[in-house]
Amino acid sequence: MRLASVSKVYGDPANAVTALHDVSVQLDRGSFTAVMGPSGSGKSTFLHCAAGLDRPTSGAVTLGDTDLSGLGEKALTKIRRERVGFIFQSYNLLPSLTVEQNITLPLRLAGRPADHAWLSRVVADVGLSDRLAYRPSQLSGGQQQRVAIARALITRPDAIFADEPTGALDSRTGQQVLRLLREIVHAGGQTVLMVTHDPVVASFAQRVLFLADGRLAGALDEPSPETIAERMTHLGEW
Ligand SMILES: Nc1ncnc2c1ncn2[C@@H]1O[C@H](COP(=O)(O)OP(=O)(O)OP(=O)(O)O)[C@@H](O)[C@H]1O
Repeated sequence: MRLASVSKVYGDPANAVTALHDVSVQLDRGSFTAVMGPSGSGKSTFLHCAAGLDRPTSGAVTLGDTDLSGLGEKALTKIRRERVGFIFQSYNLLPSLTVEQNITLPLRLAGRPADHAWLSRVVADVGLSDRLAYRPSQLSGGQQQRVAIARALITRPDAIFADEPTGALDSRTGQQVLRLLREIVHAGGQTVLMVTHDPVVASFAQRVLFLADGRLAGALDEPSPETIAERMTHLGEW
C-alpha cells in the first residue's frame, strides 16, 4: 500500500482545513503499522484516505496494484467490500444476526459464495467455533471484537484498517485481541494500518508513524510503549 504526496483539504477555500499535508508512505505487504499523533493531527483522515473511504484532494493511494484515485464510486465500493477489512472501536456488528451471519455478511454483500473451509479456519483462529449461533449481545466485548476481526478476514483482504480497535475493551482483553490480530495477519500476510491514542496498543505494531498537524513527523520501528510515549510528548497534547 502506498500513499504518494497525499493531501486532504476540508471545507471551502474561505475556511479550508488542511488535514493531511503531502504525506508519502509505503506500507509493505504483511506489515503492521500504527498511526499516532495528537488530537486533530490527521490520523482518521489518513486512515480514511488509505482505505478508500475518503478521497485525497491531491496525491495518489495505491492498494496492491490498484491506483484508487483513478476509480469511480462503484469500483471503489467493490474494493472496500472485497479487498479491504475494517475493525472499529464500536465493533459495528448487526444485533439481529448471529455470529456466523455477521462474519459472512461481507461475502453476501459482495455476492460471493461462502467458503466453508475458510470460515471454519477463521472462526477457529479467533476462538469462536462454539459461538456461531449466538447473537452479539450474548458475547463479551472481547468476543464481539473477535467477531469483527473474523468479519474483516472473511474476504481474504489485502489490507485491514483498524480505528482504535481496543478502545472499548479493558487493557488485558485488548492486549489479547491485539496479539491475536498480530498473529493472524502475520500468518495471512495482510497489511494492517491501525489508528490509536494508546502507546501500549501501538507497541503491538512493527512500526509506528507519527503525525503532527497533518504532516508525517517521524517513525519508530520495533516500538515499545516507553519510546512511543516519549516521542508523543515531543509532539504536543495527546
Ligand atoms: N469532515 C470534515 N470537515 C472539516 N474538517 C474536518 C473534517 N474531518 C476532519 N476535519 C479536520 O481535519 C483535521 C484532522 O482531523 P482528524 O479527524 O483526521 O484528526 P485525528 O488525528 O484523527 O483526531 P482525533 O485524535 O481527535 O480523533 C482536524 O483539524 C479536523 O477538525
